[in-house]
Amino acid sequence: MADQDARSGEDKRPTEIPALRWEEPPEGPVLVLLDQTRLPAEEVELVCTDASALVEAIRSLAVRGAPLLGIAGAYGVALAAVRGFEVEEAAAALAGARPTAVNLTVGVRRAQAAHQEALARTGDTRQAAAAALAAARALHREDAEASARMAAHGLALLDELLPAGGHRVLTHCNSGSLVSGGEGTAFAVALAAHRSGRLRRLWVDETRPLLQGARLTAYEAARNDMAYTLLTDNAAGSLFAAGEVDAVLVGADRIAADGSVANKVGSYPLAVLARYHHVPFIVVAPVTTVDPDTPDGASIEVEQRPGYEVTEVTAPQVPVTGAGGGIPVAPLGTQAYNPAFDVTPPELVTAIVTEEGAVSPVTAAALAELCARSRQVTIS
Ligand SMILES: CSC[C@@H](O)[C@@H](O)C(=O)COP(=O)(O)O
Repeated sequence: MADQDARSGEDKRPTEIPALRWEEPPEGPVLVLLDQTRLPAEEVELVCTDASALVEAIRSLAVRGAPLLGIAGAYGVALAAVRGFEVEEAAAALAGARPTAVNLTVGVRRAQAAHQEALARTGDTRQAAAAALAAARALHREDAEASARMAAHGLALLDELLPAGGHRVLTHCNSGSLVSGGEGTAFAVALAAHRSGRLRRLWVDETRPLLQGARLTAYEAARNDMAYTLLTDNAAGSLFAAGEVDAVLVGADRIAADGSVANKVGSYPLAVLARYHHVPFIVVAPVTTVDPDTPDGASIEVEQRPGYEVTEVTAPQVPVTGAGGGIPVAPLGTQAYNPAFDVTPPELVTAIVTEEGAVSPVTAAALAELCARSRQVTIS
């Protein structure tokens, strides 16, 4: 069950309202989400008291972004366990809520494994629930640490690739504190550049159809006083042609063993543009986003979203009329192609930056070597 709590958020910066937190009120533990579907209009908290509410929040994108999905999934397993629900069933529902971001499955499996191990060892459901919660908390903490390390590695790489400084960076979708236990992935690198005086401009793709760039990245950039400019996705080409982009920074939802990168739809065209214009295309993601069990880009399952996300526009506080709850912008009955992600082949990726360092050029061997250094993922 989910309750919505529209607290007055006027004075609060997003970093003060975490994207997700675990709370233990007298009525029982809950997972509190900042409802990202309502941003930037209002900061509304969504209180999940069971895993099925969380599954719905994941599907509706109230909680989203690969690393945060992993953290949410782990807490979801813990929530099922502490509230006495069927844990294996909850874990399966959570892991299946969205297919592309591998972090979701990784997070769910981690809490589930901790639960199973403690249950087998102690036979005590309360201890097993505590183990699942501890695993979720550990993942949450580790993600914040990974975020800070990615930012440092990413900024060092930018300085190396763009020695002149005054970086003008283009980003797509949202990859900041709203997707992370810390300050994010790609956005965290831009933020580090901003804090060190090296960010001249953050170009923010609006990211049709759900506007994660306009609604969320611009929101985070404004709250951090960054120099940013919003553009429609199809304006990116003219920006490259004008020589206004020094680097592209994006996150990832799944990186196959060969280095193919699934990220928000629209990333691949940016990689093509970047190659044509000799601009580095840099992917920033924690090692948990690398999936050794997915051999290549063709093996990545790309989530297909409902057509009404394309044929209607929705925005927080806009009155709704269409079948999907939005205002129609196409004739009724229009079919839409609406993949949530696309896949960029490794040869178009200049570097993959993780908390363990950067891989460049992106090859299966280099990626395997980097992942082997991490305690979280090992590619055999
Ligand atoms: C850490 S950010 C990487 C990706 O998760 C992000 O770019 C993205 O594509 C998110 O998609 P979303 O559909 O909003 O969950």
